Amino acid sequence: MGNTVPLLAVEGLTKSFGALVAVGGVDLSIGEGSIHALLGENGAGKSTLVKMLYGTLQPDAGNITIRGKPTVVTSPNEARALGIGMVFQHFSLFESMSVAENIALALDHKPTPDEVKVELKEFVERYGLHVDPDATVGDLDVGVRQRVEILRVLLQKPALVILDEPTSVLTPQEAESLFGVLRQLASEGKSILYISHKLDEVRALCDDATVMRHGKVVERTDPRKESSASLARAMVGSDVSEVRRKAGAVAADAPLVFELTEVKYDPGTLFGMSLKNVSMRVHSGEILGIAGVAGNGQKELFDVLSGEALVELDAVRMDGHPVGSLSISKRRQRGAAFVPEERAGHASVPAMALSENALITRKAPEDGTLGSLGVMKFSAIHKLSSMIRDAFDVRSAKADPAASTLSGGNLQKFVVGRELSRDPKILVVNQPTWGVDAAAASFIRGAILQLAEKGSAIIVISQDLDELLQISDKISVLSHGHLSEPLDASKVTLEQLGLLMGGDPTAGQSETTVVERSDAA
Ligand SMILES: Nc1ncnc2c1ncn2[C@@H]1O[C@H](COP(=O)(O)OP(=O)(O)OP(=O)(O)O)[C@@H](O)[C@H]1O
Repeated sequence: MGNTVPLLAVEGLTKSFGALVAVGGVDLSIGEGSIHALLGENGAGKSTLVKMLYGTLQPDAGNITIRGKPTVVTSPNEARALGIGMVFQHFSLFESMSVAENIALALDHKPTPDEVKVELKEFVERYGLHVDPDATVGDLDVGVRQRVEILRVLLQKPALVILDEPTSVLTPQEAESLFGVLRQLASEGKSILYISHKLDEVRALCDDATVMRHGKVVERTDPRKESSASLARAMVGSDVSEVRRKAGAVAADAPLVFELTEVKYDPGTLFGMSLKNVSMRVHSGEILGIAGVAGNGQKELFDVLSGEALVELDAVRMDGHPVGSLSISKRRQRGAAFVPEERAGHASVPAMALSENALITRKAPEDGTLGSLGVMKFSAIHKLSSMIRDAFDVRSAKADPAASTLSGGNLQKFVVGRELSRDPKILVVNQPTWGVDAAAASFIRGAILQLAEKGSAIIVISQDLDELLQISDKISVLSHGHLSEPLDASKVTLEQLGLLMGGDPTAGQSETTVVERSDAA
């Protein structure tokens, strides 16, 4: 800003994968000290574009100049040497190593972990992004891991920081503190390229925006002068509707489908969060939202609900049957479906084709539709996969691509579609719209509501309070491994939820909000 030569300028940048032009002739320029948003629907080409800026992909055509100097970014090492740092959408940390060890590995001047701790301490104090340098990354919740990823890049002291959806796993407070850091960096003359689907955030944070659709730039605008609806329209090409659960949608006599009774679970890891006497009841047709700050037991709760962590047989009941010590497969056979928060690696096998990924959460069905006697019917499996892709508008270059080649949002749509297409009696979903664009998020939320209307019992764990307020009947808050009483989602306020998230057990306990209900067991 104020400087006529932009820090980064890109002209005619192009990249194709086979017949698909993922990025086609894109121009972009980012001024010094600017926070520039890169917007676009899932699959618009944002990640492909920034991968070319960071040297992990080579363009087929086009030029990149840094401070007016033509540059070829051949590798991430070179990008870092040029002053470009990148925080990726997917985690790239070594789980068995400590925070300090992970950061030491990423720094080109190769400090020891102890030296990193000193650098980190200064940085954390200056910018206020707190992490424990001695914590083992594998024990950290995704929100904290994301903070480590961000700190790892910021410690490289780049001139341009590229962030690919950095706040999708952060709480509002964590996101706010990140914005403080980014604003401070911008005021020091650093530039930020910020990819996000959260349009409110973009309007509050960014001073410039480039909007992409189908690999091309369709608009350059000042987001501070736009509304979220106008930005969404520019991204998607049409208006985006908002879904909302009707109050009182659950019948008073709806049968109890899923029940957790006083579950105590210690994950047995140093930095995991124990669940303390967690109880919940979910009825047919009911959506229970679980709110909470990352690291308060969400992962452990999902593991207990899904059977990835086993507890006493009687502590978890599905349709009245005890399942607490039954495996995830046995629970699936009883009609449950699960969507974990990490779509690449946990919910899907990145190297496998979508058709194979469609199969992995289905036992070769007893009805023989996908095969029998150990023989798989590939034509039927492909049909199932394309049915999921059509129903959830999953976009990709090839007919049956590897999961790893899908954009993040498209893979999320596929994973959610795969589980919903089983018409489960019980659905447990952790962060359903993480990294998903406004139109796709609205679609996924609508599909969850439709599933509830068909009578499924649904548990949605999400850090997005607006999302929970939109689709839940009841909301409980997880704080330090304790789950609050369920609150009526049509009456609870953001303030009450915020206090509960901060660990105040009395918040929200007014007679109007607590959902009282007695069920015959
Ligand atoms: N390695 C690859 N091989 C084949 N196709 C790819 C590959 N990487 C990306 N694509 C395709 O290129 C298109 C653009 O993907 P990209 O990841 O850049 O989108 P995006 O705008 O970042 O989307 P999202 O918001 O979902 O992350 C998509 O259709 C995607 O399937």
